[in-house]
Amino acid sequence: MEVFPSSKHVQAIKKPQRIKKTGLVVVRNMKIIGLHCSSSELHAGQIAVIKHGSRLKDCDLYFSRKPCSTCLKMIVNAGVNRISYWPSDPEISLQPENPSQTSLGDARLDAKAVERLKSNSRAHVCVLLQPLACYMVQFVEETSLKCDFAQKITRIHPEFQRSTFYEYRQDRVKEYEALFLISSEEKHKEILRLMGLENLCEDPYFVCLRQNMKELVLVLATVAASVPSYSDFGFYLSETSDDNQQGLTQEIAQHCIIQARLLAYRTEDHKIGVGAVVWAERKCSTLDCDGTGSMYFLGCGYNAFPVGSEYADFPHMDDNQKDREIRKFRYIIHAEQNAITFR
Ligand SMILES: Nc1ccn([C@@H]2O[C@H](COP(=O)(O)OP(=O)(O)OP(=O)(O)O)[C@@H](O)[C@H]2O)c(=O)n1
Repeated sequence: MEVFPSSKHVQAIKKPQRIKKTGLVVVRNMKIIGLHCSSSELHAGQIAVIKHGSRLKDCDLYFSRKPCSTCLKMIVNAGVNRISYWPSDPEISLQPENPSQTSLGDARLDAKAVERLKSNSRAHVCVLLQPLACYMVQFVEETSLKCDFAQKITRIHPEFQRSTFYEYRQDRVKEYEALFLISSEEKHKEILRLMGLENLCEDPYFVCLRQNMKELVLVLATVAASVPSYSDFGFYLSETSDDNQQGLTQEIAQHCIIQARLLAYRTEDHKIGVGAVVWAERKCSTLDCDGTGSMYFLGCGYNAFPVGSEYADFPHMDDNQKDREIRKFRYIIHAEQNAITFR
């Protein structure tokens, strides 16, 4: 969500560099109930408090950066269960590049306050980083090359080959590494120490941490490369005659398809993974103050058997297989059906 395309209106507003754009996923009972991103006016945590209020109680929050003390105190106060964050430069940047002494000093004070809030609150505040399953990178690479969008481009433009895909991926890797990693290992260690993660600064933990972060960035870049901006390939856009409305841009459509493709990896269908994200467009003339502009999130899901079922409770046979009784279609729930019930 951190890379959700900003509207032109927001791009025009010059933001202070020390506050980094931050993405946030709100999860309740294992279901994604909110996808948010900070704006020039509000931080991601503040948007979640405004949007969900007391419904944040017992939710799990996943931040693309460690939240600042203002956001943390509010979300802790709302009674959240767990707050996970990506262990790179936090929301109030601690990067010592061209700092004005005061703002870096403030950022350090804020990091201290965050630590204090973290150790004195009921909510569990922890690092968001799952090492990837073995062969995940290769699996995502193969499935991305075979995805409908990339295949369609290849059919119509045979010059779009593996090598073109890898060029796109390399561009995305560079873009995401600049956002989600800290190039210098020393700077990264310094930031981890300031964030209270000194345990991770020693090897082999530090090397593993950076390796895991790089692999996750690679997976994200691979999925993004499967929906490239190539030739005239794009997505259907509804016309909007109202000048005050942002409308759905190609960038937003592309971003949402990447989200859907990521969700598809959670499928319970052995053969085909499908993801769906439902966003709606606000019809009022004033833009909302969150980072998703005129778009608001309704739900997301992936194809799966009814919630709570165990492996092998239901048949997995497809349409081509003979025995009608043991076909999956009576049991599996489509991605878009699940999206409206947030699964
Ligand atoms: N709009 C759709 C269509 C299909 N699916 C999912 O995609 C998978 C394949 O669907 P379908 O082609 O209808 O199933 P079969 O022909 O039975 O099987 P397969 O295509 O896997 O051979 C199923 O898990 C189904 O829930 C979905 O999530 N949303």
